[in-house]
Amino acid sequence: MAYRILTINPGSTSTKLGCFEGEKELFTMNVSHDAEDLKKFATISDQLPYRKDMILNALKEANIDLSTIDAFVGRGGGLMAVEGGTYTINDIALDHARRGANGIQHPAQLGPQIARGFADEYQKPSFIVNAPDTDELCLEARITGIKGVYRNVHLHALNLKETAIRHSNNNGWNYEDKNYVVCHIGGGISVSAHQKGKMIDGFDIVGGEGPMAPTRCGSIPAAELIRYCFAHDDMKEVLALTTKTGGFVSHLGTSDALDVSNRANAGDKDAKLVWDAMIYQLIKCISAMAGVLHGKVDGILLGGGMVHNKELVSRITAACEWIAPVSAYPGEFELEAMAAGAIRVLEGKEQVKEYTGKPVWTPDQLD
Ligand SMILES: Nc1ncnc2c1ncn2[C@@H]1O[C@H](COP(=O)(O)OP(=O)(O)OP(=O)(O)O)[C@@H](O)[C@H]1O
Ligand SMILES: CCCC(=O)O
Repeated sequence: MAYRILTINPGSTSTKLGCFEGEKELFTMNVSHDAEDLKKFATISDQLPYRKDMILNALKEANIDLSTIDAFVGRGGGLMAVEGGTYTINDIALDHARRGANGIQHPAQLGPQIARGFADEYQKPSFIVNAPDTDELCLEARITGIKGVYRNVHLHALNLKETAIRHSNNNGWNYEDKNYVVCHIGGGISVSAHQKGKMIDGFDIVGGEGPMAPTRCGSIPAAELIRYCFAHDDMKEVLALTTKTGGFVSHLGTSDALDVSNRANAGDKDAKLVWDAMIYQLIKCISAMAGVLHGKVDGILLGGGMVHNKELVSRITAACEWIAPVSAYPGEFELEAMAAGAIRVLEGKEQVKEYTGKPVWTPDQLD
Protein backbone atom coordinates (compact mmCIF):
# COMPACT_ATOMS: atom_id res chain seq x y z
CA MET A 1 0.00 0.00 0.00
CA ALA A 2 1.15 3.54 -0.76
CA TYR A 3 2.69 5.51 2.11
CA ARG A 4 0.63 8.38 3.53
CA ILE A 5 2.74 11.49 4.16
CA LEU A 6 1.93 14.83 5.81
CA THR A 7 4.09 17.73 4.60
CA ILE A 8 4.44 21.06 6.42
CA ASN A 9 5.87 24.18 4.75
CA PRO A 10 5.77 27.28 6.95
CA GLY A 11 6.11 30.60 5.11
CA SER A 12 6.21 34.19 6.30
CA THR A 13 2.44 34.64 6.62
CA SER A 14 1.02 31.17 6.04
CA THR A 15 1.71 27.49 6.57
CA LYS A 16 1.14 25.25 3.56
CA LEU A 17 0.10 21.68 4.36
CA GLY A 18 -0.17 18.66 2.10
CA CYS A 19 -1.29 15.09 2.59
CA PHE A 20 -0.21 12.57 -0.04
CA GLU A 21 -0.78 8.85 -0.54
CA GLY A 22 2.08 7.79 -2.75
CA GLU A 23 2.01 10.29 -5.60
CA LYS A 24 -1.70 10.98 -5.09
CA GLU A 25 -2.55 14.28 -3.45
CA LEU A 26 -5.29 13.76 -0.83
CA PHE A 27 -5.43 17.44 0.05
CA THR A 28 -3.39 20.61 0.21
CA MET A 29 -4.21 23.61 2.32
CA ASN A 30 -2.86 27.07 2.98
CA VAL A 31 -3.42 28.10 6.60
CA SER A 32 -3.12 31.91 6.78
CA HIS A 33 -1.67 33.61 9.82
CA ASP A 34 -2.50 37.17 10.72
CA ALA A 35 0.65 39.28 10.26
CA GLU A 36 -0.32 41.27 13.39
CA ASP A 37 -0.54 38.03 15.41
CA LEU A 38 2.88 36.92 14.20
CA LYS A 39 4.45 40.27 15.14
CA LYS A 40 3.78 39.46 18.81
CA PHE A 41 6.43 36.71 18.80
CA ALA A 42 10.03 37.71 19.47
CA THR A 43 11.57 34.81 17.53
CA ILE A 44 10.40 32.48 14.78
CA SER A 45 10.46 29.50 17.15
CA ASP A 46 8.19 31.36 19.59
CA GLN A 47 5.47 31.06 16.92
CA LEU A 48 5.43 27.26 17.27
CA PRO A 49 2.42 26.74 19.62
CA TYR A 50 0.35 29.35 17.74
CA ARG A 51 1.04 27.83 14.30
CA LYS A 52 0.66 24.25 15.58
CA ASP A 53 -2.79 25.00 17.01
CA MET A 54 -3.94 26.55 13.74
CA ILE A 55 -2.61 23.54 11.81
CA LEU A 56 -4.36 21.09 14.14
CA ASN A 57 -7.66 22.95 13.73
CA ALA A 58 -7.28 22.97 9.93
CA LEU A 59 -6.48 19.23 9.88
CA LYS A 60 -9.48 18.50 12.09
CA GLU A 61 -11.76 20.44 9.75
CA ALA A 62 -10.34 18.45 6.81
CA ASN A 63 -10.99 15.20 8.71
CA ILE A 64 -7.33 14.20 8.61
CA ASP A 65 -6.56 11.68 11.34
CA LEU A 66 -2.88 12.06 12.19
CA SER A 67 -2.69 8.46 13.40
CA THR A 68 -3.11 7.34 9.76
CA ILE A 69 0.03 9.20 8.65
CA ASP A 70 3.15 7.09 7.95
CA ALA A 71 5.70 9.93 8.05
CA PHE A 72 5.83 13.67 8.70
CA VAL A 73 8.00 16.02 6.64
CA GLY A 74 8.92 19.59 7.54
CA ARG A 75 10.60 22.19 5.32
CA GLY A 76 14.11 22.61 6.75
CA GLY A 77 15.74 25.75 8.01
CA GLY A 78 18.21 26.93 10.63
CA LEU A 79 20.53 24.02 9.74
CA MET A 80 24.24 24.13 9.09
CA ALA A 81 25.13 23.65 5.41
CA VAL A 82 24.17 20.14 4.29
CA GLU A 83 24.42 18.01 1.18
CA GLY A 84 21.05 17.68 -0.60
CA GLY A 85 18.79 14.72 0.20
CA THR A 86 16.38 13.44 2.83
CA TYR A 87 17.40 13.63 6.48
CA THR A 88 15.84 12.15 9.62
CA ILE A 89 14.84 14.94 12.01
CA ASN A 90 17.15 13.78 14.77
CA ASP A 91 17.77 15.68 18.04
CA ILE A 92 20.61 17.74 16.53
CA ALA A 93 18.48 18.83 13.55
CA LEU A 94 15.62 19.65 15.92
CA ASP A 95 17.88 21.74 18.16
CA HIS A 96 19.42 23.57 15.16
CA ALA A 97 16.01 24.32 13.67
CA ARG A 98 14.77 25.57 17.07
CA ARG A 99 17.57 28.04 17.56
CA GLY A 100 18.39 28.83 13.92
CA ALA A 101 21.93 27.51 14.38
CA ASN A 102 23.12 28.92 11.04
CA GLY A 103 22.28 32.46 12.17
CA ILE A 104 19.36 32.86 9.75
CA GLN A 105 15.82 33.35 11.02
CA HIS A 106 13.36 31.90 8.48
CA PRO A 107 9.82 30.55 9.07
CA ALA A 108 10.89 27.31 7.35
CA GLN A 109 12.74 26.37 10.56
CA LEU A 110 9.33 25.72 12.16
CA GLY A 111 8.81 22.85 9.67
CA PRO A 112 11.13 20.35 11.40
CA GLN A 113 9.82 21.38 14.81
CA ILE A 114 6.17 20.76 13.91
CA ALA A 115 6.93 17.56 11.95
CA ARG A 116 9.05 16.07 14.74
CA GLY A 117 6.39 16.99 17.34
CA PHE A 118 3.72 15.05 15.41
CA ALA A 119 6.14 12.18 14.73
CA ASP A 120 6.98 11.80 18.43
CA GLU A 121 3.33 11.86 19.37
CA TYR A 122 2.36 9.19 16.82
CA GLN A 123 5.62 7.18 16.92
CA LYS A 124 6.32 7.67 13.22
CA PRO A 125 9.43 8.89 11.36
CA SER A 126 9.97 12.51 10.45
CA PHE A 127 12.13 13.98 7.67
CA ILE A 128 13.57 17.12 6.10
CA VAL A 129 14.01 17.08 2.28
CA ASN A 130 16.46 19.33 0.40
CA ALA A 131 16.49 22.07 3.05
CA PRO A 132 17.15 25.71 2.10
CA ASP A 133 20.53 25.06 3.76
CA THR A 134 21.51 22.61 1.00
CA ASP A 135 25.08 23.35 -0.06
CA GLU A 136 26.79 21.31 -2.80
CA LEU A 137 29.01 24.13 -4.07
CA CYS A 138 32.24 23.39 -5.88
CA LEU A 139 35.24 24.89 -4.07
CA GLU A 140 35.78 27.71 -6.57
CA ALA A 141 32.21 28.91 -6.02
CA ARG A 142 32.94 29.43 -2.32
CA ILE A 143 35.90 31.75 -2.81
CA THR A 144 35.32 35.50 -2.99
CA GLY A 145 37.80 38.28 -3.69
CA ILE A 146 38.20 39.01 0.02
CA LYS A 147 40.37 36.58 1.98
CA GLY A 148 38.33 35.22 4.87
CA VAL A 149 34.96 35.98 3.24
CA TYR A 150 33.29 32.92 1.69
CA ARG A 151 30.06 32.34 -0.19
CA ASN A 152 27.41 30.35 1.71
CA VAL A 153 24.35 29.67 -0.41
CA HIS A 154 20.72 29.66 0.67
CA LEU A 155 18.21 29.10 -2.07
CA HIS A 156 15.00 27.29 -3.00
CA ALA A 157 16.83 23.93 -3.06
CA LEU A 158 13.63 21.91 -2.59
CA ASN A 159 11.82 23.27 -5.63
CA LEU A 160 14.98 23.55 -7.74
CA LYS A 161 15.90 19.90 -7.24
CA GLU A 162 12.32 18.65 -7.62
CA THR A 163 11.93 20.60 -10.87
CA ALA A 164 15.16 19.05 -12.19
CA ILE A 165 14.11 15.54 -11.07
CA ARG A 166 10.65 15.93 -12.68
CA HIS A 167 12.11 17.30 -15.91
CA SER A 168 14.52 14.34 -16.03
CA ASN A 169 11.72 11.84 -15.36
CA ASN A 170 9.48 13.46 -18.02
CA ASN A 171 12.26 12.89 -20.56
CA GLY A 172 13.21 9.38 -19.38
CA TRP A 173 16.55 10.67 -18.07
CA ASN A 174 18.30 10.44 -14.68
CA TYR A 175 18.88 13.72 -12.80
CA GLU A 176 22.32 12.30 -11.94
CA ASP A 177 23.29 12.12 -15.65
CA LYS A 178 22.29 15.63 -16.73
CA ASN A 179 23.34 19.27 -16.38
CA TYR A 180 20.78 22.02 -15.87
CA VAL A 181 20.43 25.68 -15.05
CA VAL A 182 17.42 25.72 -12.72
CA CYS A 183 15.60 28.87 -11.58
CA HIS A 184 12.87 29.49 -9.03
CA ILE A 185 11.22 32.80 -9.92
CA GLY A 186 8.75 33.69 -7.18
CA GLY A 187 8.74 35.96 -4.11
CA GLY A 188 12.48 35.23 -4.03
CA ILE A 189 14.53 34.29 -7.10
CA SER A 190 17.07 31.45 -7.08
CA VAL A 191 19.32 30.71 -10.08
CA SER A 192 21.50 27.60 -9.83
CA ALA A 193 23.79 25.26 -11.78
CA HIS A 194 23.15 21.51 -11.42
CA GLN A 195 25.86 19.14 -12.63
CA LYS A 196 24.99 15.45 -12.65
CA GLY A 197 22.69 15.62 -9.62
CA LYS A 198 24.68 18.16 -7.57
CA MET A 199 23.86 21.86 -7.24
CA ILE A 200 27.44 23.01 -7.72
CA ASP A 201 26.75 26.76 -7.84
CA GLY A 202 24.01 29.25 -7.15
CA PHE A 203 23.39 32.79 -5.95
CA ASP A 204 22.92 33.31 -2.21
CA ILE A 205 19.44 34.82 -2.16
CA VAL A 206 19.42 35.41 1.59
CA GLY A 207 22.79 37.15 1.37
CA GLY A 208 21.88 39.66 -1.35
CA GLU A 209 23.03 37.89 -4.51
CA GLY A 210 21.49 37.09 -7.88
CA PRO A 211 18.77 39.01 -9.72
CA MET A 212 16.67 41.53 -7.82
CA ALA A 213 13.39 39.93 -6.75
CA PRO A 214 10.04 41.25 -5.47
CA THR A 215 11.40 41.68 -1.91
CA ARG A 216 15.18 41.29 -2.41
CA CYS A 217 17.84 43.66 -3.66
CA GLY A 218 19.98 41.01 -5.42
CA SER A 219 23.63 41.66 -6.30
CA ILE A 220 24.82 45.25 -5.72
CA PRO A 221 28.29 46.63 -6.58
CA ALA A 222 30.22 46.37 -3.29
CA ALA A 223 31.46 49.98 -3.15
CA GLU A 224 27.98 51.37 -3.84
CA LEU A 225 26.59 49.25 -1.04
CA ILE A 226 29.33 50.34 1.37
CA ARG A 227 28.62 54.01 0.55
CA TYR A 228 24.92 53.33 1.12
CA CYS A 229 25.77 51.84 4.55
CA PHE A 230 27.83 54.92 5.48
CA ALA A 231 24.87 57.12 4.56
CA HIS A 232 22.41 55.15 6.74
CA ASP A 233 22.39 54.66 10.51
CA ASP A 234 20.26 51.57 10.91
CA MET A 235 22.16 48.50 9.67
CA LYS A 236 19.18 46.25 10.43
CA GLU A 237 17.18 48.25 7.91
CA VAL A 238 19.97 47.99 5.35
CA LEU A 239 20.22 44.23 5.91
CA ALA A 240 16.45 43.86 5.43
CA LEU A 241 16.97 44.97 1.80
CA THR A 242 18.40 41.51 1.10
CA THR A 243 15.22 39.61 2.00
CA LYS A 244 12.31 41.92 2.83
CA THR A 245 12.46 45.49 1.58
CA GLY A 246 14.66 45.35 -1.53
CA GLY A 247 13.75 44.80 -5.20
CA PHE A 248 10.20 45.78 -6.21
CA VAL A 249 9.43 46.87 -2.64
CA SER A 250 12.33 49.36 -2.69
CA HIS A 251 11.57 50.69 -6.18
CA LEU A 252 7.78 50.54 -6.32
CA GLY A 253 6.48 49.87 -2.78
CA THR A 254 4.92 46.52 -3.66
CA SER A 255 6.07 42.91 -3.63
CA ASP A 256 3.30 41.83 -6.01
CA ALA A 257 5.01 40.89 -9.27
CA LEU A 258 1.69 40.46 -11.09
CA ASP A 259 0.81 44.04 -10.21
CA VAL A 260 4.23 45.24 -11.40
CA SER A 261 3.97 43.39 -14.74
CA ASN A 262 0.42 44.70 -15.26
CA ARG A 263 1.56 48.25 -14.50
CA ALA A 264 4.48 47.83 -16.90
CA ASN A 265 2.14 46.62 -19.66
CA ALA A 266 -0.24 49.50 -19.00
CA GLY A 267 2.54 52.01 -19.72
CA ASP A 268 3.86 52.83 -16.22
CA LYS A 269 7.47 53.75 -17.06
CA ASP A 270 8.87 53.14 -13.55
CA ALA A 271 7.27 49.70 -13.33
CA LYS A 272 8.44 48.84 -16.85
CA LEU A 273 12.06 49.74 -16.11
CA VAL A 274 12.12 47.65 -12.92
CA TRP A 275 10.30 44.70 -14.56
CA ASP A 276 12.67 44.82 -17.55
CA ALA A 277 15.72 45.13 -15.25
CA MET A 278 14.67 42.05 -13.28
CA ILE A 279 14.31 40.02 -16.49
CA TYR A 280 17.66 41.39 -17.74
CA GLN A 281 19.35 40.33 -14.47
CA LEU A 282 17.72 36.89 -14.65
CA ILE A 283 19.10 36.38 -18.16
CA LYS A 284 22.56 37.51 -17.00
CA CYS A 285 22.53 35.10 -14.02
CA ILE A 286 21.26 32.17 -16.14
CA SER A 287 24.08 32.80 -18.62
CA ALA A 288 26.63 32.90 -15.77
CA MET A 289 25.44 29.49 -14.53
CA ALA A 290 25.60 28.12 -18.10
CA GLY A 291 29.23 29.26 -18.20
CA VAL A 292 29.95 27.42 -14.96
CA LEU A 293 28.66 24.27 -16.71
CA HIS A 294 31.00 25.01 -19.69
CA GLY A 295 27.92 25.43 -21.87
CA LYS A 296 27.14 21.72 -21.50
CA VAL A 297 23.54 22.35 -20.45
CA ASP A 298 20.73 19.86 -21.09
CA GLY A 299 17.98 22.30 -20.16
CA ILE A 300 17.13 25.63 -18.57
CA LEU A 301 14.24 25.03 -16.19
CA LEU A 302 12.02 27.80 -14.83
CA GLY A 303 9.81 27.31 -11.73
CA GLY A 304 8.05 29.62 -9.25
CA GLY A 305 4.93 31.80 -9.23
CA MET A 306 6.17 34.39 -11.75
CA VAL A 307 6.58 31.65 -14.38
CA HIS A 308 2.80 31.91 -14.85
CA ASN A 309 3.74 35.07 -16.76
CA LYS A 310 4.01 34.06 -20.44
CA GLU A 311 5.81 37.26 -21.43
CA LEU A 312 8.57 36.64 -18.85
CA VAL A 313 9.01 33.05 -20.05
CA SER A 314 9.11 34.02 -23.72
CA ARG A 315 11.66 36.81 -23.09
CA ILE A 316 13.95 34.46 -21.14
CA THR A 317 13.49 31.79 -23.82
CA ALA A 318 14.35 34.20 -26.64
CA ALA A 319 17.49 35.34 -24.79
CA CYS A 320 18.73 31.95 -23.55
CA GLU A 321 17.63 29.22 -25.95
CA TRP A 322 21.00 29.44 -27.70
CA ILE A 323 22.34 27.79 -24.53
CA ALA A 324 19.76 25.00 -24.16
CA PRO A 325 16.01 24.39 -24.48
CA VAL A 326 14.00 26.38 -21.92
CA SER A 327 11.16 24.60 -20.06
CA ALA A 328 8.59 26.29 -17.82
CA TYR A 329 7.20 24.67 -14.67
CA PRO A 330 4.95 27.44 -13.27
CA GLY A 331 4.30 27.44 -9.51
CA GLU A 332 6.12 25.18 -7.14
CA PHE A 333 6.21 21.52 -6.15
CA GLU A 334 7.41 22.02 -2.60
CA LEU A 335 4.72 20.00 -0.80
CA GLU A 336 4.90 17.20 -3.39
CA ALA A 337 8.71 17.33 -3.29
CA MET A 338 8.75 16.79 0.47
CA ALA A 339 6.37 13.82 0.17
CA ALA A 340 8.34 12.35 -2.75
CA GLY A 341 11.61 12.60 -0.79
CA ALA A 342 10.12 10.77 2.20
CA ILE A 343 8.58 8.09 -0.02
CA ARG A 344 11.91 7.49 -1.84
CA VAL A 345 13.58 6.65 1.49
CA LEU A 346 10.60 4.68 2.91
CA GLU A 347 10.58 2.57 -0.27
CA GLY A 348 14.34 2.08 -0.02
CA LYS A 349 15.01 3.86 -3.33
CA GLU A 350 17.23 6.44 -1.65
CA GLN A 351 19.40 6.25 1.45
CA VAL A 352 18.16 8.44 4.31
CA LYS A 353 20.89 10.75 5.66
CA GLU A 354 21.83 11.53 9.25
CA TYR A 355 22.25 15.21 10.12
CA THR A 356 25.47 15.65 12.09
CA GLY A 357 25.32 19.40 12.68
CA LYS A 358 28.76 19.81 11.10
CA PRO A 359 28.64 22.04 8.01
CA VAL A 360 29.67 20.35 4.76
CA TRP A 361 32.40 22.93 4.35
CA THR A 362 34.39 25.19 6.67
CA PRO A 363 37.28 27.49 5.72
CA ASP A 364 39.77 25.33 7.66
CA GLN A 365 39.40 22.75 4.87
CA LEU A 366 41.57 25.13 2.82
CA ASP A 367 44.54 24.58 5.16
N1 LIG B 1 0.99 35.91 -14.23
C1 LIG B 1 1.86 36.46 -13.36
N2 LIG B 1 2.65 37.48 -13.76
C2 LIG B 1 3.55 38.04 -12.94
N3 LIG B 1 3.72 37.66 -11.66
C3 LIG B 1 2.93 36.66 -11.21
C4 LIG B 1 1.98 36.00 -12.02
N4 LIG B 1 1.37 35.04 -11.26
C5 LIG B 1 1.93 35.10 -10.02
N5 LIG B 1 2.87 36.07 -9.99
C6 LIG B 1 3.70 36.53 -8.87
O1 LIG B 1 4.44 35.45 -8.32
C7 LIG B 1 4.78 35.83 -6.99
C8 LIG B 1 4.52 34.67 -6.07
O2 LIG B 1 5.32 33.59 -6.44
P1 LIG B 1 5.47 32.36 -5.45
O3 LIG B 1 4.12 31.84 -5.12
O4 LIG B 1 6.48 31.43 -6.05
O5 LIG B 1 6.11 33.12 -4.22
P2 LIG B 1 6.18 32.75 -2.68
O6 LIG B 1 5.81 31.30 -2.50
O7 LIG B 1 5.43 33.78 -1.92
O8 LIG B 1 7.70 32.99 -2.38
P3 LIG B 1 8.91 32.06 -2.81
O9 LIG B 1 8.65 31.70 -4.25
O10 LIG B 1 10.11 32.91 -2.62
O11 LIG B 1 8.88 30.86 -1.91
C9 LIG B 1 3.91 37.01 -6.59
O12 LIG B 1 4.68 38.19 -6.57
C10 LIG B 1 2.87 37.03 -7.71
O13 LIG B 1 2.39 38.35 -7.95
C1 LIG C 1 16.32 30.18 1.25
C2 LIG C 1 15.25 29.93 0.24
C3 LIG C 1 13.90 30.31 0.62
C4 LIG C 1 13.72 31.75 0.92
O1 LIG C 1 14.64 32.50 1.31
O2 LIG C 1 12.57 32.18 0.79
